[in-house]
Amino acid sequence: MNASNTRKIAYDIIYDVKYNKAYSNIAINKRLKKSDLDYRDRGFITELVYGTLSKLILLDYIIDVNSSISLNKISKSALTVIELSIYQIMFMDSVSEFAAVNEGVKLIKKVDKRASGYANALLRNISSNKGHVNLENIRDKAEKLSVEYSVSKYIVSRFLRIYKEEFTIELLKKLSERPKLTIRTNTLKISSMELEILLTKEGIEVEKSSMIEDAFYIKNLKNIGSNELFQKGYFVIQDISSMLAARELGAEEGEEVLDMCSAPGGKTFYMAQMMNNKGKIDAMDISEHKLKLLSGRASELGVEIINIHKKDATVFDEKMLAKYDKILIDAPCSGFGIIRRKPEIRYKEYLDVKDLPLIQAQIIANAGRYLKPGGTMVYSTCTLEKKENKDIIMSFLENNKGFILENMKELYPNVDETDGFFIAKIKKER
Ligand SMILES: C[S@@+](CC[C@H](N)C(=O)[O-])C[C@H]1O[C@@H](n2cnc3c(N)ncnc32)[C@H](O)[C@@H]1O
Repeated sequence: MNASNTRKIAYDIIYDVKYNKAYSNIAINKRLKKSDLDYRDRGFITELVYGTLSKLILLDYIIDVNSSISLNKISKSALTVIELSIYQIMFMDSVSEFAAVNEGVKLIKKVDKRASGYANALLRNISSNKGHVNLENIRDKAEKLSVEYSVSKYIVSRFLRIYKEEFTIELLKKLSERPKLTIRTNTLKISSMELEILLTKEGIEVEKSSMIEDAFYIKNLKNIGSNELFQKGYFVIQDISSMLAARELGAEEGEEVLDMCSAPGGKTFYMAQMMNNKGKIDAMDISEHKLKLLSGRASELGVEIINIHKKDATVFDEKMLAKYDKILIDAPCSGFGIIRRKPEIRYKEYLDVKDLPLIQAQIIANAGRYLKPGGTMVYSTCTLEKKENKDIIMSFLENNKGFILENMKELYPNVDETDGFFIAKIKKER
């Protein structure tokens, strides 16, 4: 496909995420599925979309200091093209500055002709100093880090309240890097040794994880969805932190397990695997669409012990009282620990996350009642927000007697080489 068309596809996706509240991963998959692009074009579009969306605050700061007109006077479409063009100038070695500017100007002519003269001058100006900016002029600590790492000032301020400045910077740095691709063998279908041999035969680099048996870090796997071993259900893609959360529950053969926020099913599948496909897992979620994904993948993986329930976990159900041996609450959360996977999370503000603790508290309170005496539950999130983690657990224990906190830990990308994650294990007394 020619260069202008790939950039137009990237533009459409970025525009949709920025202004129509599309999710980046879903928008990319949908768009790339429809077209007959080769793997190089797919790679280019994916990098351009994720890269630009991950640097919006920095890119807008650069535009602001170089522009003759204020940012809010630039049309949404022109701004999006300028952002993706500066991203190429500054961060994509594979693209010449000449091509970044010229293709940018061509694209602006398509989406907002009137802005093309202005954009041309601005992009040439920025290209001549390679987008260099002096952030030292920003006096406020949180503001400076927010621009440097393109994370909302709200999130940076939350981190600075909890962690020291040095730790916050290490964390923000790591949250801006591309995560390693981690997979887990589906031992219901194949052994890890056999899978390693098959992957290696395909030229995929495989490195065993020291933290989880059956987990591998892999490199050189292009277009995962069309990989035959993946389609046959021999492995799943999952970060080590998620595996640790599912493993912490320790689900065993024959048990009755509840997964309260289960979709799209990564942890449900791991639990079914640990249970050797024997016992029962009630997989609940509020999202019908995500439960469909769970159901489809469960059959590919050969998982047979899941019953799916579209249900709101905040609403108490009498029929489930004291029914379960083990319960996983992988709660909906702000996602500050997985910023590097979903760039739109970088820009979350207080209003986007303020209601979450109440929802989380309602779900864990119900879980406590659904657990059998002597049963165990695990509460996990992919955020590093204390209000959604430790505070939820402490308040649950205060309001519910007869529960013991057995373990509580936070995982950090800059320390543990995983996503940012929180895991707490609670036992109900007999
Ligand atoms: C962190 S994700 C779960 C990921 C899943 N456990 C996995 O490993 O693949 C949180 C899930 O909570 C679901 N959710 C949000 N609010 C809910 C509610 N009130 N009741 C049940 N599920 C809810 C979302 O649809 C989302 O799928």
